[in-house]
Amino acid sequence: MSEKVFKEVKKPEKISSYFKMELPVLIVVTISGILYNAGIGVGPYYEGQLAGKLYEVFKGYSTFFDVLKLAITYVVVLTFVQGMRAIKRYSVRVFSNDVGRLMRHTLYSCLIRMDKEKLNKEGLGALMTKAIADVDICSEGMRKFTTEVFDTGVAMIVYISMLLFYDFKLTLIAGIFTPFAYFLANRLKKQVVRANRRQKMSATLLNHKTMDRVSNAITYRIFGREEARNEALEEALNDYEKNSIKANIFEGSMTPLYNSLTMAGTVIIIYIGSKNVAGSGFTKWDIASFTTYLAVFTKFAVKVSRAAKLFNAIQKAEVSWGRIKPLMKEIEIKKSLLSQKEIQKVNIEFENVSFGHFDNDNNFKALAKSLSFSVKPGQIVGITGIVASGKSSLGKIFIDESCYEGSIRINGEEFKSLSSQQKHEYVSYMGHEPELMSNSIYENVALGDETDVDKWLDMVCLSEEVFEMSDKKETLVGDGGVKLSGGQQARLALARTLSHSRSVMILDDPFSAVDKLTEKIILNNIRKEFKDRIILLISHRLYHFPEFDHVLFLHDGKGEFSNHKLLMENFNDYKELFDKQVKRKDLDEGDN
Ligand SMILES: Nc1ncnc2c1ncn2[C@@H]1O[C@H](COP(=O)(O)OP(=O)(O)OP(=O)(O)O)[C@@H](O)[C@H]1O
Repeated sequence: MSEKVFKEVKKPEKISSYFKMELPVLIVVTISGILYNAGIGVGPYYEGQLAGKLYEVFKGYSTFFDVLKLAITYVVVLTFVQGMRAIKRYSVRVFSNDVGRLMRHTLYSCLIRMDKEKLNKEGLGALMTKAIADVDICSEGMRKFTTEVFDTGVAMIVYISMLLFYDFKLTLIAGIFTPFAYFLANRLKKQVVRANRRQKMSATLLNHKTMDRVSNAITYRIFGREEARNEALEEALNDYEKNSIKANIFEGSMTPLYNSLTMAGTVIIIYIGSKNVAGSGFTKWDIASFTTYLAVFTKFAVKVSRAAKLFNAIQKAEVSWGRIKPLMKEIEIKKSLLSQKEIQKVNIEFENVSFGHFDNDNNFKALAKSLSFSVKPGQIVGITGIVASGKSSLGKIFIDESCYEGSIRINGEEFKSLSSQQKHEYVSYMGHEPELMSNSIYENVALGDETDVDKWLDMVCLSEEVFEMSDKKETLVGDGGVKLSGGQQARLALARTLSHSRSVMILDDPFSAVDKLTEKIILNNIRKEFKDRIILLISHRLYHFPEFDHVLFLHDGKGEFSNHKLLMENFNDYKELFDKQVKRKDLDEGDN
């Protein structure tokens, strides 16, 4: 699997930054674009020459061999020009894909670092969906712009120059219809926008009614309201169909209108052009010139209608860019001050700690009291206990989701007094819920950072499964990871935590959806990789607790901090929990 490395965009709030980052590709676009468009006049020129040559063959001035020679030259030149076109098209596509990816990556990095409060208010899902759609429109607008600068802009210059060269006066007269076409299309545009707006509104209404019909189907059936709902749905569908047809007619009429108005110039060209050939027009033409002029004019008329499409795409892109620009600018990307290699070794000291939650009346309710112990770098603490004894709440102290009294110190500094950035520098946390984003496997692990995702997927035994997936690391996992199995979701979340590991790693039931053998392999991998870290491993499963440096057993509002051997000797509840699981394990192995 090749590693994808994202370049960081400097000044992501400027559209020019994305063009700058893609400079090498744009150079290829420019060279191939110029060569293709410079050669664009070749077609009509050779068509004219061929027509002229054929006329000469009939008159007996030229031979069939002369026509063949000309035709072969035409094919060779045309092949080269079309080759340039293919290179240009391919590199423009590469450019827009790269820009789309860069924008998405930057936006994603910004969004996931956004203020929690703001995110909750706006809703990450809605924000992402809107913003990602805008990114697509933007990169598509940039692609069209880059393509059309050459295909329409340069080509039109070439065509106009050729037309003026062949007959200056005729070009001015025949071209009079073009501004008129623009004027009329602009008037029509308002109708198109209005019709599109109406179509979108009825589409939204239809969506709401369909969703309502589907999600409340049972209620409507039970209470005999199905018929009324079906009628309402039918009405919305009819409305949507009517508006869609109108919008399509308006939108579809734009290009033919441009074309037919601009092409009206051909009537004048045929009239004055034949006079030119006869020697009584504005200038003297032969058959070749007449054919070339007519062909160039036809191509010019088609380009004119495409120019309108270009402006539409740019306008749309501008609106989308206006929406995502503040998101790109507003959020300063706070990178961790520490790299993986610089992680500090820390000690943790608990002194007379009670932890728990505040109830509705704002009274502190302790789940366990009087915890005093310390943990050194490189040690693993297995945390277990009876149901609802506070195992998860203990881990959540480190992400400020539960509270404590007493003192918890990391390298002598009181945890409460640390800033959220400092806390983040010290602690990484994996909770019960995988909390996967509706994005690729890669992004779910990297979270906008540069990291060797393969390494972490290997570590959690997920590489092979990802390799089997159709898009490998780019496979989209769906909302909350629905497209993955429970075990895959858990391992992906673990890979993410490990890839952003800190001095203290809190893993809350990371192996609950993983089989025992895989659990063993992953645990060994973690121990090998994170020799100097403190790992607080919260678990119901105690198979590996005998290997851990310490065990914290929570029960009856208390916590026993010891090791497996001593707890087995002194605490019956712990012994019972462990024995039950070991028996279960023996039974399972017997089954195998
Ligand atoms: N945010 C909260 N506010 C108030 N009470 C909470 C909160 N979170 C958890 N609790 C309560 O604290 C108690 C301990 O919950 P916690 O999830 O920490 O236990 P646990 O030992 O991890 O449970 P389990 O064995 O089910 O995994 C429960 O009674 C729970 O209802």
